[in-house]
Amino acid sequence: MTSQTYRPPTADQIGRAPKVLLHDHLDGGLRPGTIIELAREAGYEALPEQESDKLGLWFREAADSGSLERYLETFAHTCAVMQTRDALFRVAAECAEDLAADGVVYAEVRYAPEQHLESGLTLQEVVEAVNEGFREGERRARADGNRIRVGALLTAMRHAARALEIAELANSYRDSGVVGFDIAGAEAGFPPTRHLDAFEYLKRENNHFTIHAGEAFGLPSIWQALQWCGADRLGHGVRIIDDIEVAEDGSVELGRLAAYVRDKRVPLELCPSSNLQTGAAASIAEHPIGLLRKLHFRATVNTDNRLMSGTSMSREFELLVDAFAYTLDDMQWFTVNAMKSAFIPFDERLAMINDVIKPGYAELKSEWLFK
Ligand SMILES: O=c1[nH]cnc2c1ncn2[C@@H]1O[C@H](CO)[C@@H](O)[C@H]1O
Ligand SMILES: [Zn+2]
Repeated sequence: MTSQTYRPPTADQIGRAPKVLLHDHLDGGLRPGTIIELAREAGYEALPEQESDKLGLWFREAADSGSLERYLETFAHTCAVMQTRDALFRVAAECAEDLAADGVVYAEVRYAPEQHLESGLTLQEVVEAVNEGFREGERRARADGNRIRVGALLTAMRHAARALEIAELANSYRDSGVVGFDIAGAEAGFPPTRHLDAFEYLKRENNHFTIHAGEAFGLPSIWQALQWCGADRLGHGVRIIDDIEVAEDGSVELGRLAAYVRDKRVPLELCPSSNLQTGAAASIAEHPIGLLRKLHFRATVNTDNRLMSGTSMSREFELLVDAFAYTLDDMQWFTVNAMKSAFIPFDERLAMINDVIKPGYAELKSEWLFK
């Protein structure tokens, strides 16, 4: 055996490896047990199951329809129990704790404040409750020996008409826990240019945003998100594959848009398991992430909705390691890509890469020497 031998990272190493998460929905990551308790407290009676294992399974199955629209219907139950300050605080704290326990050192977690106003909270109260929850979760993680930093992204729903207001909200909290803005929801029929005023406002404010694009709808959505709206990153962006030709001899040709995305190092927030559920990819092995990584796109690995996909960052990496024989070096490459693409200041990103991520992987990569 030489040092060239392929040593797949073990599940234990994947778990301990420092990971960076840019695309995770707060309302798509609740613990099933928490949903049941919060529903009881709120008198919400429409939950499809009353036992946490069954409820977890229900979410995974209901989200597994092959359609983004049906996938999104499951969020009615999570949003229903996230309508008070205490509920938002709890969900945010548990989110930070769960991510930290999974080895995530930096996360940007998104949610749509406009979906949490049903019991009379103001938009500001929603943001403050979630921020306080994230701070609490960071503290609990630290007490457990895990380090994590969590920033919030405020999402506007693309079928609604509050994007400018939410963009202003994000801007007003930019120095207190909100690192950027996003739009989400059904993609077909709701092009990003509907919310151009919000994006233009954020650009004038020198603020950052990502746009869900190229998930359920293809290249025109990606093109609009980048060239009309000026997105810093693409939420999913997986359909950029439609602009890449692979010939029988293996040679690859990029169309103009794919070339632009790669040349400009546009970050792709890829979410493999989520894409299988919404029908954007047929299997992990066939997921475009394999080719995009080979072609050196700025690809990142993300969970999207841990509850609906029954996943975690470690699980996403385990699936990718199985499908593509990735090494710890590949994992580090995805992780550094994500950290480079985060919305926090450059000096902090650099310190995370040099002082947390690289030493973490160096430690893991040396373990085989001492076995
Ligand atoms: O993969 C996705 N594509 C588009 N929208 C999504 C996805 N996952 C979640 N949401 C939507 O974003 C809202 C705020 O977090 C969720 O309520 C859900 O409607
Ligand atoms: Zn998403």
